Amino acid sequence: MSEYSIEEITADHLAHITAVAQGLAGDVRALVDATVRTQVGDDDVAAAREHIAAATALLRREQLPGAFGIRFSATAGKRNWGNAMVGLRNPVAPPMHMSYDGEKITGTVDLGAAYEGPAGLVHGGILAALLDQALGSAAENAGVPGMTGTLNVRYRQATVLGPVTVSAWLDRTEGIKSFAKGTVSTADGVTVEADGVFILPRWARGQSQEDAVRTVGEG
Ligand SMILES: CCCCCCCC(=O)SCCNC(=O)CCNC(=O)[C@H](O)C(C)(C)COP(=O)(O)OP(=O)(O)OC[C@H]1O[C@@H](n2cnc3c(N)ncnc32)[C@H](O)[C@@H]1OP(=O)(O)O
Repeated sequence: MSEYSIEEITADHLAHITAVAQGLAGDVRALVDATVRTQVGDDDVAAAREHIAAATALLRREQLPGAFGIRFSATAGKRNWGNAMVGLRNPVAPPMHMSYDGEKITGTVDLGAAYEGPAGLVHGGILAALLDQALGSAAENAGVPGMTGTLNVRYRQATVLGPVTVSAWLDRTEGIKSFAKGTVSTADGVTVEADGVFILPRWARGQSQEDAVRTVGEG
């Protein structure tokens, strides 16, 4: 079962911690990009490593015992800040920015050098992960959340590193199963298509819809 918690925070405090988390994650993302692309010599690399080790030690002074989890509050809504695709305090997340128009979800993301697979192209696993997130969120947004049971991904053409758009929508439901579809597009058109089935797990089937969205839903 997923970890989630209810934590009441004020709007001012939310604005503050959002800015701090986004700032730190953005800095670390920049560090990752700089690491992939640096051409400096060994001495500069050694000096940079000392700074990085010092920053890591500073952040380690006070840590959560595990993952961030998913937190809810009446004022702040849902905070999935540790999420690997969209989490705003997770530098591993590209991050994908999601917007909702009825049941259609649009994710925008700029994939730089850290997301490379084939030379100059986006890694297929990253594209699958973005689609997993977007399709799962489409099911959740439609009120029928589920865990990914099966995700089919068809890579139609190469996806060049840079800005990409992910679209996702709920196709249909069959009992506890939600079927969602989606695409990845670039300036070249649609590069990837996906469909998936998201299943309300056995342990969540007695829950209210609100609780199911909290415990199963993620995005
Ligand atoms: C939601 C917001 C965004 C989320 C983005 C991120 C999404 C994720 O990454 S989720 C993490 C990855 N997925 C997982 O870890 C899921 C792991 N698997 C599981 O938890 C379970 O196997 C689960 C929930 C999929 C199904 O198990 P369970 O609840 O026991 O289902 P069960 O009662 O056996 O089967 C129910 C139905 O689903 C079908 N089914 C079961 N597993 C699958 C599957 N993997 N694929 C397709 N169909 C399946 C069964 O055939 C059955 O169908 P029918 O009712 O027609 O006979």
